[in-house]
Amino acid sequence: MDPLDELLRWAEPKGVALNGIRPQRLPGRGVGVIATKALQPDEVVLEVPISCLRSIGTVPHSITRKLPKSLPIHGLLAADLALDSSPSEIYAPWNAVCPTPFDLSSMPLLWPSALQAYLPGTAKSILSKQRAKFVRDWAAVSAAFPDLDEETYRHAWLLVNTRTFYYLNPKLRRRRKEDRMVLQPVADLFNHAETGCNAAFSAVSFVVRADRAYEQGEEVRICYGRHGGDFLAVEYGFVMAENRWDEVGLDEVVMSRLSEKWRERLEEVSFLGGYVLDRETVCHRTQVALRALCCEIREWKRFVDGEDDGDGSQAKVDKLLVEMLEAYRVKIGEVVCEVQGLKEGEQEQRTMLVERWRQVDRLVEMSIMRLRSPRVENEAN
Ligand SMILES: C[S@@+](CC[C@H](N)C(=O)[O-])C[C@H]1O[C@@H](n2cnc3c(N)ncnc32)[C@H](O)[C@@H]1O
Repeated sequence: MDPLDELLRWAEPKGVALNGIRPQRLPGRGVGVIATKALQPDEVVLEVPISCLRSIGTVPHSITRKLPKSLPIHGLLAADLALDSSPSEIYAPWNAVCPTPFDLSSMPLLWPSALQAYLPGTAKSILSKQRAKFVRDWAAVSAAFPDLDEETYRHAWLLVNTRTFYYLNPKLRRRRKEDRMVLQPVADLFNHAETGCNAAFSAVSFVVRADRAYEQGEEVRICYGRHGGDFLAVEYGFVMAENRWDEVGLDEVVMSRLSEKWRERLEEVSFLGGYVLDRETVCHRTQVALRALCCEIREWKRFVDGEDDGDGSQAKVDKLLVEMLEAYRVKIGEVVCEVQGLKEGEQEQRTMLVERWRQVDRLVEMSIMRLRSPRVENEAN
């Protein structure tokens, strides 16, 4: 029997109820969920009872008693999956449809370091935090279970990373925010979209409702959050062709232009780093840093203190930013060429990296066009 059918057969007596949807393998997206009939807006398409959740409460005592209480739920659930100490019939049909190590090879944590080095700056910093968390969890788990190998644990850890849902009940309220994570069967098969179905926990179950009408055969997705492309790439291992929440980190563009003195000043006023542009705006932090580069210090200070709205300096700030972004586009072009010439890693990993840089480039290009357009109007006047 198809493992997906077995999963549904296993889940049904547990109260998992599907209405007008079914999981299906989709090219380039692993397993996803498709509509098996026309769906109406707000129609309930999936219900998963709370009793099906895999949470801190379902990790066997034989595992929890050996691990430090400080170990986050992420590390604990990963230990549970990796050690697989539950009787095989409990979770076997669920485990059978989980991504294999090959499926997870798109996760940058698994890429060779030579390829990781080519990630955009924001993605690199997300990856470095993720790696630190993994190293911390693995240190605790390997000390308690010396026979467990790192690869198996890393695979389980990444499954947890890409498949958990935020869940809060009175018991979990006492725990840290990052510990309110649960795994749930079938619901973990929904892929991500920039807007998707409404998904929420009630007192008794997790309920997914259609956010709009769906035609039979259409993929039904949920939104994992308003995540930019670097976050999706590192935390979930994929890039999306269109993403209205995408943003580009500008730290590598701006920081290299700042003198030591200006870095200190910006640090003092808590404006050093974290520079971002999205589809519509260049963030205020960037506006502050750019004024450090092209305004008199008194003018900069007035802007920082909110005494000057910045209108008077906006034209020169925009001009400088356009020049910096154009230089960045040249660098992006070089990075893409270098990645295409690399031998390290898998072809799919290199393709994903190139695709991410092309998205960054498109966003930067859009910003240049937007920044230029008011000046063209002004010149015409
Ligand atoms: C919660 S799981 C969804 C089910 C998953 N596709 C599977 O095969 O089990 C999250 C993973 O699905 C994949 N995914 C989710 N949304 C995607 C999308 N829009 N495009 C490509 N892959 C996606 C990514 O590999 C992600 O880590």
